[in-house]
Amino acid sequence: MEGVDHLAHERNKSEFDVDAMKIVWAGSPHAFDVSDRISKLVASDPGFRKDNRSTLSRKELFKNTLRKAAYAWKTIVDLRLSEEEAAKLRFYVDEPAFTDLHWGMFIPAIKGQGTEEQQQKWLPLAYKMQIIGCYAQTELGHGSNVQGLETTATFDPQTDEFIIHSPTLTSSKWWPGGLGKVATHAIAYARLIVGGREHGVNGFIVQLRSLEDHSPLLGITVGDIGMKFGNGAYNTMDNGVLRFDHVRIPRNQMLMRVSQVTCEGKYKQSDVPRQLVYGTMVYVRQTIVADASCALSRAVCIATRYSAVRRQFGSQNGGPETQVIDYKTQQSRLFPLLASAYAFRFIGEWLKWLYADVTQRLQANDFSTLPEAHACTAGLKSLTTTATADGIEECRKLCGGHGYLCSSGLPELFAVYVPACTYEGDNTVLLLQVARFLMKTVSQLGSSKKPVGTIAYMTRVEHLMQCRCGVQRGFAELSVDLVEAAVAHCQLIVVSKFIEKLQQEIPGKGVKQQLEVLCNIYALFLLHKHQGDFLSTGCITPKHAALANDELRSLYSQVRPNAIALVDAFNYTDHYLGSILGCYDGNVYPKLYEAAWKDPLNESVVPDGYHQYIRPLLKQEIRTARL
Ligand SMILES: CC(C)(COP(=O)(O)OP(=O)(O)OC[C@H]1O[C@@H](n2cnc3c(N)ncnc32)[C@H](O)[C@@H]1OP(=O)(O)O)[C@@H](O)C(=O)NCCC(=O)NCCSC(=O)/C=C/CC(=O)O
Ligand SMILES: Cc1cc2nc3c(=O)[nH]c(=O)nc-3n(C[C@H](O)[C@H](O)[C@H](O)COP(=O)(O)OP(=O)(O)OC[C@H]3O[C@@H](n4cnc5c(N)ncnc54)[C@H](O)[C@@H]3O)c2cc1C
Repeated sequence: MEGVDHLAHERNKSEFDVDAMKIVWAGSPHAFDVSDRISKLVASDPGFRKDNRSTLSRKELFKNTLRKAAYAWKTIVDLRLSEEEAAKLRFYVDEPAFTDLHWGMFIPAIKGQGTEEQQQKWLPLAYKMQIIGCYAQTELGHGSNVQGLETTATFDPQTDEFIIHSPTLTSSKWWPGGLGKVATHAIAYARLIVGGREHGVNGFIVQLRSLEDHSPLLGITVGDIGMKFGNGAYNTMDNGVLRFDHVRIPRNQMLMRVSQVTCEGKYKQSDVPRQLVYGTMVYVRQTIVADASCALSRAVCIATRYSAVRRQFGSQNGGPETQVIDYKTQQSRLFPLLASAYAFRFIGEWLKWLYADVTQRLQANDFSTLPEAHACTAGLKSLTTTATADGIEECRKLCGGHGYLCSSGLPELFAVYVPACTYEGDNTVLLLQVARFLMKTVSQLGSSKKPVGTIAYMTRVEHLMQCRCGVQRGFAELSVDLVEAAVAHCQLIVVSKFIEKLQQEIPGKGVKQQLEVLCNIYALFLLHKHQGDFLSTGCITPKHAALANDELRSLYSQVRPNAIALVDAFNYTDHYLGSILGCYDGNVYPKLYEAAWKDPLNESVVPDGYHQYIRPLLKQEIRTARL
């Protein structure tokens, strides 16, 4: 029945202050207030409905996304929302769109790689959305290998311009979000050529379309690259293809914080690391870690609530069947994911601090923590997105057959999320960057340069000193093992930062105790999963392994009565969850049944095609003809 909380009995079991946990999850009372207010604003506005997406064609879907993006912008302007509130509104609208790349990459690239003068010129236009930008780095032939990009930017001293050109088919820009049909400008990454000499890849602001009629400018060929994984999903985004045919731009449209070209055609490299050209990717990778905790917590919220609603087998004397959340196998699959959602939330908070710290240091030309920031953002982006993509799929399986319905919200969540394992850096390629950082640290052991921060522990692994000779076998040869070491390094960071979080003041009855249970589940689940490595390296004994497994089972029992309250603490509206299985009141079956009849296929009792194909079949007309 509507209005009845079918999960009330679960909520009454909670042993902690859920409202206090909501503040912990949000990060602060202020953050909770903004999040709660904006999520309810979006949920209550029919202009942001999303329950019809799976029935729209690609063109209808895309036009609807444009409508929503424009409506969101009007809402932001009309309500005079702050930057923080506007970002939250775009988050709860929950639809991949060109605005993601405009706000999430185009603007950060100008802020991170533009000079003061360039920022003063371009940021006001971008903030008012008088231009719409995209981040055009990847090409048909190169994505991971940025130094392999082929687009050229040749300086013409006669006209004080750069000539941007796509010399080969594989140099076509390919994938940039927002590029296909909407962006008026791009930050295009190209090989800088001055006086016949190459100076590596740099970013250039290039106008693509007329601000009058949106037609592509002279020398610009641009379009969408076509349908992607899943029906609705990421197809709300116009990932595009772009070719330049000797397009001329003013010299002052090369982003010149890292390198400069003078009007006389002199190339100058600032006294900052060349890798700052990659700074936007570092920024986005740290946001992706926070996004992972959001995506995983959505899936876990759905699977946990449904696991408490679903009953299967176990009826005694005609009594109710067993809630599937009470099966130990269901708990052993679900609760580590619940713990991971919280773990990724806190590592995301720490990474945001690390990024802010390195940004502040860079402003003072202190580059000392840049390598660690690169390794942490790359490694944690890889770790959390892999675990989240796998976790969303596991949550679908935890919901049995109904998890495969679009109305469960899980197929769409999976389809939209999985490219996170690839964009902003293929996850293996990024782990190899971490491995390179770890091996460089090993090579410096014993020198005066002591490892600090997230690699401080390596001073305690003296035996690595001897294995330096092993490196002679070559990084490539050892890369599989090194990637595993990189994952372990990142897991250690996640566990240690979760433990550090617990050492902070955490208000609310029972809140810290619940987080301690989740931290122990996260850590012991990893130890159980990788116990082969721990045993073979002598880090633990078989007895330790057995104790860990026993403790894990005990922890599952401790979290069980609090499971629903722990996912309520995410404070997601039914609108944002977009899932009948995960609805707050747990009134699943009537909603599933009602939703089925809304499918367009049920608009007619007799389906289109019956008279053309089925009736002849049934009437033996086709069978007789064949015989
Ligand atoms: C794989 C990369 C990093 C290789 O870059 P390369 O220039 O070839 O560097 P090396 O591997 O030779 O390393 C040299 C040196 O530089 C350090 N380093 C590398 N990257 C960074 C960095 N970002 N910050 C700081 N330092 C960095 C590295 O550690 C070495 O240091 P040493 O001390 O050991 O010498 C590069 O090609 C790369 O990043 N590839 C991935 C491309 C990528 O992520 N593309 C994303 C495109 S945008 C996108 O996908 C958008 C998606 C939409 C959305 O997000 O919604
Ligand atoms: C949905 C989506 C949105 C995107 N949006 C943008 C955007 O807005 N702007 C933009 O510029 N780009 C964008 N991209 C492109 C994205 O950044 C690249 O696809 C990504 O960086 C991976 O590069 P790649 O495609 O070249 O993969 P590849 O490097 O070709 O990967 C293929 C395989 O090769 C392996 N591999 C590659 N190099 C090595 C190595 N050295 N050692 C071992 N294995 C290796 C990889 O691990 C992988 O298994 C987007 C991509 C997607 C899917």
